[in-house]
Amino acid sequence: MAYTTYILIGLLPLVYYLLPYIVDAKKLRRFNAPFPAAFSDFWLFWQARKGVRHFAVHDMHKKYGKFVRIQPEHISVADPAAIPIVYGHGTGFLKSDYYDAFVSIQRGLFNTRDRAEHTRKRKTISHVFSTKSVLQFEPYIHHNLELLAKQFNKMSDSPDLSGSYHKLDILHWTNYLAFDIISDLTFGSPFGMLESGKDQAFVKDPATGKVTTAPAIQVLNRRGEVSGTLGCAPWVKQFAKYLPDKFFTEGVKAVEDLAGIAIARVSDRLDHGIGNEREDLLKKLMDGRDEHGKPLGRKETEAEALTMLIAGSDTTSNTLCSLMYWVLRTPGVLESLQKELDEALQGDWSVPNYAAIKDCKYLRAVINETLRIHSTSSLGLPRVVPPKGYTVCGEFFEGGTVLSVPSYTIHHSDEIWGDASAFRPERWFNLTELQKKSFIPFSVGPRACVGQNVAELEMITIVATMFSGWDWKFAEGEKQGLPGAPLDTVEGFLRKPLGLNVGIKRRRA
Ligand code: HEM
Repeated sequence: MAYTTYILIGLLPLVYYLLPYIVDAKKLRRFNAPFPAAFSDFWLFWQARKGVRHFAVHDMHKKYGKFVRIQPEHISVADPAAIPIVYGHGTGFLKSDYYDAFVSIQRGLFNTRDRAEHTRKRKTISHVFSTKSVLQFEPYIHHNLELLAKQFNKMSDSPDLSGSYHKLDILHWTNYLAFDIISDLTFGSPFGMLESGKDQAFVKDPATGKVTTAPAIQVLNRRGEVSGTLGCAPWVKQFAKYLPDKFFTEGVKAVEDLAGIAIARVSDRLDHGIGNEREDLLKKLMDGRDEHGKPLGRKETEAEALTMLIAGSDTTSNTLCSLMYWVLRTPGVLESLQKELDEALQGDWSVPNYAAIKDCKYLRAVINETLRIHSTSSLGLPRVVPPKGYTVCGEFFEGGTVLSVPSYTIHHSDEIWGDASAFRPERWFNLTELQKKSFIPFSVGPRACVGQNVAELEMITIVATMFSGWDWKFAEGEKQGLPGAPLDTVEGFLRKPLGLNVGIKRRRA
């Protein structure tokens, strides 16, 4: 080959990345970008691969202000005024191709991008999460909390820290609890993690009937991390299993394993009738009908059951673990929480019913303040500007541009919250209108969290149980207990704590 041919081949990537930048069809060159985000998806892809996407985007907003170009066609807008436009009803913004990386089995409620298809699914499924339906789930949540209480008591009986506390990693236990609850609700029985004290889910191969085990929590973590990274460059997904990085090969395997868990568990119910008498989430999914009276098909039921397992497990457990961190590190919060719970429960030491604690205002304020300061959904959820284009915060964006509003940055803005880095539950008794509009842990609009009622029911009963029955402290020698030490986190699709060692002790003899 002549040298000129080599030179031309060598120039190809340059043309591929530079030409769109120079042509600037969507007129985005006016926005600042960290290098090389204006030319390539690599910058965001790399931040996601490192598990620090929301921090990196937050830093860029501190440097460049309200608008930051984080991908060639993607602008992050750190302004609460953008929330109702980018996510609200009636503006026509749809989910971007970021969500293609999350598809397995088939598209579910979470990763469906087509508006009509999403509306059909959401109509069929949303009845599952009405306030009335959700209250029917309480006995299943209660049952799992009783198992947790048993384990907490067992641990408390063998103290190994000063002051008669017992040391445990609370993240393990919030994970076991949240996974067992969602499995109980979705598949008719818990994974059994609370009983065994292990990240272990039994999985039956529907073809052979062979039972194996899988570490469901680990699998879900890997799946979130790899999908959240591949979503920044969805075309890489097809090559991901060949990449020389275990992160991708193990992540792709995790996607398959997780789908296998859902398929096998749905099969127990649909093919063998196990648990058919229960009023749980799967029963309600099976009973759901669209406007033509059509139920979900088999594959669709599997996909939606998988969606619930993914969306309804570590969202809750991550939030609960970070709640423990903030309660323990903020003087006075544990005492105020326990005082309110003691008054509501009047000396009843059993796992509380929702009815007994639903009016506990401080408890709700602690949960909301955690959802603000930790925001397990921290990244800006990407949406595509409709074809006619849209003006957002004074700037016009061409159709097809991707916009996102970074939740972490909005939840940590001093302009909005005054003292954003302080954990101050009291702020929830006196919120400004701007603060109310800027609180988006469940997102807003047509794609907001459909499971918010379940999440709130779970968190209220779990937090009330944990803090009414036991005393807590940071485990001695743990970094997190030191003044100003952060809770270490990693981000996949969600922002997840890496663990938290604490001490537990019964509050009654
Ligand atoms: C603390 C707990 C939770 C938080 C912070 C949370 C947050 C969110 C957020 C931010 C979204 C929007 C995602 C996006 O647009 O990409 C979402 C969607 C969703 N959530 Fe949750 N979630 C929680 C618990 C749950 C639970 C318990 C369930 C089910 C049992 C659930 C089911 C879903 C589903 C199915 C969607 C997709 C909805 C759609 O696109 O129509 N979530 N959640």
